[in-house]
Amino acid sequence: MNTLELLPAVDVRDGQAVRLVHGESGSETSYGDPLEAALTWQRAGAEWLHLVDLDAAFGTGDNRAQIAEVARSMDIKVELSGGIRDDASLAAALATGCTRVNIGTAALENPEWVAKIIAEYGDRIAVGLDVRGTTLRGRGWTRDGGDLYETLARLDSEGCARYVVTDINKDGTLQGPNLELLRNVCAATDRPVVASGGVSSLDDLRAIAGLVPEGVEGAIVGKALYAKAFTLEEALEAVSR
Ligand SMILES: O=C(O)c1ccccc1NCC(=O)[C@H](O)[C@H](O)COP(=O)(O)O
Repeated sequence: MNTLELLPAVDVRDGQAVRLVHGESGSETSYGDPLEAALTWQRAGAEWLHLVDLDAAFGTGDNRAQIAEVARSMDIKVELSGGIRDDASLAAALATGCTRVNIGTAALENPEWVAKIIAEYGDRIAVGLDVRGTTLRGRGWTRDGGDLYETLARLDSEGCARYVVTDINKDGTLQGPNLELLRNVCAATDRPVVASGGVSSLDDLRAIAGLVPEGVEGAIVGKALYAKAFTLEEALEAVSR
């Protein structure tokens, strides 16, 4: 059986590593220098970093230079997210040398462009499916963006390589992942799924790891690591069995 990949998160707002609750602007707790946070996860044995420009996602500016510096400083794989919505922001993201980018709002608002970049960049493009119930949300999770399963079917037909699935109601809450949502998405697609939002304990990670045979490939972990609910070393050990 394949091991669940872990992606510690560094979400950047106004130059700081932060965590939000339900992805809501203004709910942030600050955790200092993003590069230091990223290096900490790398030193702890992470193979992936999930790096988010929250200002770009919310349309409150961007942290592009800092994000690029973090991505370029990593020896591990980087998934870059937040505000990648057009050729210029995609080019800047890919130029950081990141392994892949996560497209959110554009997949809902600009489907033709997303179909084009999926065809052009294949595995370097993941699509973030950020949901409340089965309704997708775009623009930093502030606008409704259609039905989850209709969008998934469209993206599958366009060849999307992978999905990052977030239950917004769980994100940043330490309330545990939405396993039912993950199971349902895995049942609806044969593409790998990266779980995001709500992880609070090693048992949560073990539960997500139990979904690897159904199609879950990885789990993003944010708040639990910053709140020291467990260490990254413990998390890696927990999912390696
Ligand atoms: O990823 C985005 O583009 C994004 C946009 C707007 C708000 C939040 C966004 N991402 C948040 C994350 O990726 C979190 O770091 C991740 O879901 C971890 O959640 P948690 O473990 O619950 O802290």
